[in-house]
Parts: sequence; structure tokens; C-alpha cells
Amino acid sequence: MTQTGKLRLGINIDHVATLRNARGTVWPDPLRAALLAEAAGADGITAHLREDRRHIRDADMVALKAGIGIPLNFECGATAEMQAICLATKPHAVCLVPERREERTTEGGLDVAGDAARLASFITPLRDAGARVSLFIGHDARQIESAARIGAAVVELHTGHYSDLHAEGRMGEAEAELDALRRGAALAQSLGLEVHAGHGLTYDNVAPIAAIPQVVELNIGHFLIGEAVFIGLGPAISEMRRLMDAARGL
Ligand SMILES: CC(=O)[C@@H](O)[C@H](O)COP(=O)(O)O
Ligand SMILES: NCC(=O)COP(=O)(O)O
Repeated sequence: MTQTGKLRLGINIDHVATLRNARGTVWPDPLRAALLAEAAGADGITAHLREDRRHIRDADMVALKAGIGIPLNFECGATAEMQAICLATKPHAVCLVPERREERTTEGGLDVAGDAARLASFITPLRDAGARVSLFIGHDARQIESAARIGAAVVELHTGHYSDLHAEGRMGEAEAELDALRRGAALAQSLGLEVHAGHGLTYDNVAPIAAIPQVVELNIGHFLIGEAVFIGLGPAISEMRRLMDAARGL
């Protein structure tokens, strides 16, 4: 059934850790940010344990799981190391993302179609341990169909390309990308997948994504952590929530 109600908002706190690691201190603390986000009405916390630990570290994941009262969405690459950490951490959800050490941020979606057999057996123990497994993918139909075929519960559609086009003022291309995301969301839901979206979302570009009726959750981080420097994390989250609700007609 198409969801047109309130969207869930997951707050990604990775870049609080980026700031901490820039000075090699213990401040600012990602758990404190997560607790502030929870108090501001976030529905979940997302954190990405990269293979190179450039922001979130293993101890952050442990502290987040123990410290927050809302679901933890554990983003990671589909590696044996990360699978073992997920199984030990027992997060509410595991979102598998593609990762390249040289990239500045997550550039594309996971190639589920090209790695289906391995991913199918990779997600089985995670599912058996009770995690909702999500795959971070582009809007390509082949990837969405493969995600459904291998038994993922959720797909998170990568909105980074749309966000970049929007930021560059290439509105015609951004609109075309938006249409492709809309088609992807509809296809995913028709195949029984829960649909999330995220990457690069800001106050300026969130409304059309939030208005896609099949999308039930947005994960937003980098922009909100930046905005928090100026207005505080709670007010930044409240404003994002207001824009999401308005896009949903709430
Ligand atoms: C997969 C994803 O979109 C996020 O985890 C997020 O963008 C923060 O991590 P990076 O900036 O390191 O990609
Ligand atoms: N999976 C997307 C996410 O968690 C947040 O991405 P961003 O807002 O930090 O680009």
C-alpha cells in the first residue's frame, strides 16, 4: 500500500565524528549528537562504519547501540569484517553501501545485480540475527529487482546525483533524475520492498523527495550537521522535519 503519512527521519551523525577526528580529541561526541537528535524527534540514528574509520569508529557503534533509545541503522560495506561487527552490535537495521577508500563520499549505489549470489548469502546471517537489511542503490530497475530477489527488506535510493544537479542549478537534469527516482520507488514498493532515500539532502532539495509517496524514511546527515554549527542541531532537525511534513501535506 502506498504510504502518504508522516515520513521517518533518520539522522546520520558521521560528520560529528569527522570533526572530532580532525583534532584527534574526544569532542564533539557523536553519541551526544545522537541523543540531541533523539530529543529533537529523530526516528532513528544512522552511522557509517567505513573500512578506513575516517569518521565513525568501532567504539562509536557500541556507544550508540547502548546509548540511544531509537533504532540504529548501521551502514557498512559488505565485507566479512563488517558482517562480524554487525552481528556483535545487533543494530535494528544494516544498510549495505558500496565503498571505495579513495572516494570523498559514497558515490554510487551497490551493484546488487552484479554480486547477487554473494550478497544473498551475505545478508542471510544478518536477517537471521533480526536486522532489517537495506541496500543502498541507484534507481536502476535491474538493481531494484535484484534487491527484491535476494531477500532484502529495504532499499535506500541514493539521492546524491539528484542533490548535486540541484545544487549546480541544472534543474532540467535534476527533474529527470527525480522522475527516475519516482519510478524506482514505485517499482521497489511493487516488489514488496520498503523504500528509503538519502544522500546530499538539504532544506532546498528535500521537498520533492519527501513527496514521493512510496518513500517512508529519509536519512540525512552532512547538511544538518553543518547547519547545526549555525543554529544548533535540534532547530536544524525541526526545520527539516517541518519541510518534510509540508511536502507530505501534513
Ligand atoms: C552511505 C551514505 O550515504 C552515508 O553514509 C553518508 O553519506 C555519510 O558517509 P560518507 O560521507 O562517508 O559517505
Ligand atoms: N544514507 C544517506 C545518509 O545516511 C545521509 O547522507 P548525507 O545526508 O550525509 O549525505
